[in-house]
Amino acid sequence: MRIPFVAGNWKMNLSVADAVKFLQEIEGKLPDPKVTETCIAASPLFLESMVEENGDSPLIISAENCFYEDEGAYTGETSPKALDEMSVTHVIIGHSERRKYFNETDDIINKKVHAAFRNHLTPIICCDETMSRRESADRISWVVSQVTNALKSITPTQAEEIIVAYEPSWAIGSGKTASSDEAEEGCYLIRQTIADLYGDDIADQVRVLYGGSVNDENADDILSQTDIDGVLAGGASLKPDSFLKLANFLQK
Ligand SMILES: O=C(CO)COP(=O)(O)O
Repeated sequence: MRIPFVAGNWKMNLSVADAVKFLQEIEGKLPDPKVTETCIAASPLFLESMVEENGDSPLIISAENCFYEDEGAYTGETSPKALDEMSVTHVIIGHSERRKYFNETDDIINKKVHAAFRNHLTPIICCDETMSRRESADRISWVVSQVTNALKSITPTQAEEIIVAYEPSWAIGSGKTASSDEAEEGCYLIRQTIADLYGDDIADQVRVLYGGSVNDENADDILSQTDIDGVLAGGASLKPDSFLKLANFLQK
């Protein structure tokens, strides 16, 4: 049985003080992690204060990105080793905004997935789909190749642990959510790709999330799909109330 996973990605929003206040406001209001795991991914500048404030809360604190080397002369990068030292447990890798604005390639993303595992971090691997790809004939092969390339040389034992997010960039921050059928189609395709690479047993264990303009009005439909095990929300995760609504959806 896959435990649903509801994650927020704050991107480059809020402040350290906002982050701490957010955690204080959601304290004691999150679901039992045996029912739904909850996670917030935040700027590396916030993580130390967040881990400290979070205490024993079931909220998972994640980074939004990390570099593929553990340490060295890489000015401005975030060390996965330092994230582990700070008790951060998860990291988003390959978000479409990283692919678009920072030229992250499948090869870089694969190196980052390895770096995450080397440093005991669970990777939340994002798989993009642009509108032009969506409308073109190579749509399926593009989704398949992103997943396949991200997982190059990843062992079956590691693959069981990954979380993958289907995040069509045409639906991100646009208010245009994919329909629940479209979201299911993307998540199904990702699960089938994992099944082709590692077999059905592992594919059945991997959590696949949908992200792109998710909010408390469309979450119900999205979360009821067979291959969707949770959501990765941007805008709707910035306010404690709307994040709590998403987090507690499956407890109702
Ligand atoms: O990019 C996203 C999450 O990683 C989605 O952002 P929005 O929910 O703001 O569309």
